[in-house]
Amino acid sequence: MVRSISVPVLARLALGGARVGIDRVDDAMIVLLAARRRLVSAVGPAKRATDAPLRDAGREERVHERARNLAARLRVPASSADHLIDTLITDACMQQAMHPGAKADGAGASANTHRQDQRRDRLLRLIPPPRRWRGALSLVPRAVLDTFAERALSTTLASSLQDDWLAPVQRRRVGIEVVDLGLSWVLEVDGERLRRSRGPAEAMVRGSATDLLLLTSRLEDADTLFFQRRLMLTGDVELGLTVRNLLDRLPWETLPLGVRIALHRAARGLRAARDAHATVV
Ligand SMILES: O=C(O)C(=O)C[C@]1(C(=O)O)C=C[C@@H](O)C=C1
Repeated sequence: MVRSISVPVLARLALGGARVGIDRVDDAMIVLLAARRRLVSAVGPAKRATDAPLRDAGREERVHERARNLAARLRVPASSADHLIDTLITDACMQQAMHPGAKADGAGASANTHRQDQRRDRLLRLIPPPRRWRGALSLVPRAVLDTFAERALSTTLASSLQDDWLAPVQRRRVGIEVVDLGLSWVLEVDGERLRRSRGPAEAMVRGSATDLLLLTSRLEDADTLFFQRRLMLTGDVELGLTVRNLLDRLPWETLPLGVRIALHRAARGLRAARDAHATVV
């Protein structure tokens, strides 16, 4: 008589098998971390000999960017790649800042890091959350804000406009609402130009200043932000989905490096400030 194996038993076997695989991958990561640390230990003396600073923002940016590009090809969320690289860079900095005789990852080092984190969080909490900027923004003439937004978006999207990336939304009115700042614009792609439209939006992308900046700077991907409902789409569903797909595929690498670095710094600063505010109990 053939006895069939029950579904829970099969599921338990599958779970066990997957966990063995996960353990192997985790082991491989630690081996890779050890290899990275060996290379970093060669970087420290070379930087000291040339009087180069410990932190190199341009290099860190390139490290993040390489990781994000690879992550995009493997369908790994950009935010996960960013967190991983942040951890690796923090580890490299701790490793280089340590006294040569100190034990790696010793309790002293983590207590120090904790104190540094607390100090950094206190400073970050001095940055008011974007919703508190509303008062100051209301003093700026609306025409100035409109021109600024139009120019900033035109610059960010310049190469996409030239390369016809935005053809699917030609002549469609798409709105952007920065909820916490109480600002919104309706925009229209007109040939190779992006211009403000006076008509009502056919589809609207809504989000906080921080989340919209995280999207623009590619620190977080559209899929994650929409899935977590940190960004919302309203209005024409088909147009909304087209906009969402375009946001995911925009050729970010064609932006000038300076603009990318500025966007990353601003987005990281706002995200860190938001996290620091959120940790207050
Ligand atoms: O390349 C270096 O100079 C390093 O110290 C390594 C590293 C990294 O972890 O990738 C760490 C800190 C620097 O700011 C830049 C990069």
